[in-house]
Amino acid sequence: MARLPEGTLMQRAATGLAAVCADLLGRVYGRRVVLLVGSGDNGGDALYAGERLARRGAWVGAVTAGARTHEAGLRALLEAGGRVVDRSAIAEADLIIDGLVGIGASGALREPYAGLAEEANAARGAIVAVDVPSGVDASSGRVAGAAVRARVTVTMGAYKTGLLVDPGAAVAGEVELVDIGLGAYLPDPDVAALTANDVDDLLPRPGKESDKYRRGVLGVAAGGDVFTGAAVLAVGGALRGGAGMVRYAGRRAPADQVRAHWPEAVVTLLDEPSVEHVGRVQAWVLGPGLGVDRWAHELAASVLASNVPVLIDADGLTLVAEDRGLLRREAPVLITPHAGELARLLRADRDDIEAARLDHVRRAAAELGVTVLLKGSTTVVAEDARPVRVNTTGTSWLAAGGTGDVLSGVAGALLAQGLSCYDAASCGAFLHGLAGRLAADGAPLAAADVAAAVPAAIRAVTSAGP
Ligand SMILES: NC(=O)C1=CN([C@@H]2O[C@H](COP(=O)(O)OP(=O)(O)OC[C@H]3O[C@@H](n4cnc5c(N)ncnc54)[C@H](O)[C@@H]3O)[C@@H](O)[C@H]2O)[C@@H](O)CC1
Ligand SMILES: Nc1ncnc2c1ncn2[C@@H]1O[C@H](COP(=O)(O)OP(=O)(O)O)[C@@H](O)[C@H]1O
Ligand SMILES: [K+]
Repeated sequence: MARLPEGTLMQRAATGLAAVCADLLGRVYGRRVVLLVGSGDNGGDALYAGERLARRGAWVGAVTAGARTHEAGLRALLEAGGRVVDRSAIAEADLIIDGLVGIGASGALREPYAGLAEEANAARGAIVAVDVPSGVDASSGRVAGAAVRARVTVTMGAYKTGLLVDPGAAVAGEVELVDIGLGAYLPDPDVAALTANDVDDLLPRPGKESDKYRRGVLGVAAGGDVFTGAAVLAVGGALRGGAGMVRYAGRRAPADQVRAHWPEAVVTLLDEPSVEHVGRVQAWVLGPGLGVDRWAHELAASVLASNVPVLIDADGLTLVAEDRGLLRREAPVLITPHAGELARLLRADRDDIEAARLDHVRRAAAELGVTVLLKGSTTVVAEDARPVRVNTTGTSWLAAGGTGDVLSGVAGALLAQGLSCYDAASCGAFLHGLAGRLAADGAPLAAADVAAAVPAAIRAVTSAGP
């Protein structure tokens, strides 16, 4: 790094930033660009990008927000024909470059930064954020107070976690990475995201020697007299997620429904809350729609007494929240809570979890000693000593009853096929999110549509190419 002349990184950042802005403007000459310039190097990036746009004939005005301003950057802008303007220019801009704060920010935006962010949000011009939208904590995605809502975020050197995790991700818009040559100097990340190619590489596929047993048999202990549909959806997700066979075990009402919907599933009607006589499985899904009565508790204990991996969801999570001793077992456990369920497990507040998903998913994995998939607008997967995996697929249309049951079936099927909890959870979330997008295609979906779209999602990752 010492070999680079001072300012090289900033020049590369500014070049990348100006290119994205020019693309967005279409024609640069004669367009009005307003820079929001804070007191640090984030403002410096904005000023040098402004210089480049001014040289191409744009009208560029800088609104300086801090007690000081990046001196060399400001000089360069002025020499290129730019000027310092007051904040009234924001409303008239075709494009606004947000260089208020970047990775050096701490806490909620102070004034006048917060007010400038609000004015930019209310203006008609598109906003391009430098490195991270000001107001978003780059390391976590937390937003405390005002934040810029960007059309595009141009981020320097590496994706910042806060651009992938809500609420930060929701205001980052499209994220463009500018390679400023940091590659070799970046530390090991504590957050990662799977690509379609990663999922393609991890997905088990049947070979010549495969048979239904060797591909992986998944047991599903789900559904009760009240929620029969949860069992149907979990089994549907499992069948589409590639299990060689699905064994369903449960009470009369859900068993009848599962049999009627999925002749492919092998159904065992349970007279007693025990899975001892269900036959061999390589993994279990426990909990969707199961109920929380004594019978359900005993069934959960029986499933968890097995020596195969268990995915616990929904009512299964309520049962283990009341009796955490159930989680003490040798074989792996994957839990798939939404924020409310995790709040019960951690005795924490649901809103706190929504606001700081990374902190809480890490805490849950460490405290409970299991793999945790936290569902919601950004799904995250944590396991002790591994980077948190942030899921990048999905759509808000997935916020619909029963889609979580499908996810447990899909991830359970991957567990049964031999993936670790960490990989089954993150590949399951990726495929489920992609299936959600394909099923919705801009309109409402039903949970069963998501299960039906899982094979198309698998085909899509297979054909994504390296
Ligand atoms: N570190 C690097 O290698 C590179 C950094 N670059 C840019 O430099 C940025 C980081 O620059 P800095 O470290 O100077 O920090 P920033 O420019 O992100 O912010 C620090 C400044 O903002 C003020 N500030 C902090 N929190 C605030 C708040 N809540 N409300 C109002 N003001 C607040 C501080 O007083 C300080 O002056 C990156 O985000 C990126 O844009 C790029 O130029 C490329 C290379
Ligand atoms: N706002 C959202 N944006 C994207 N995905 C969402 C959103 N809200 C929920 N989801 C996803 O939808 C599914 C809902 O699961 P869950 O909460 O268990 O519902 P249910 O119990 O009705 O199946 C999860 O996969 C979750 O990640
Ligand atoms: K910024």
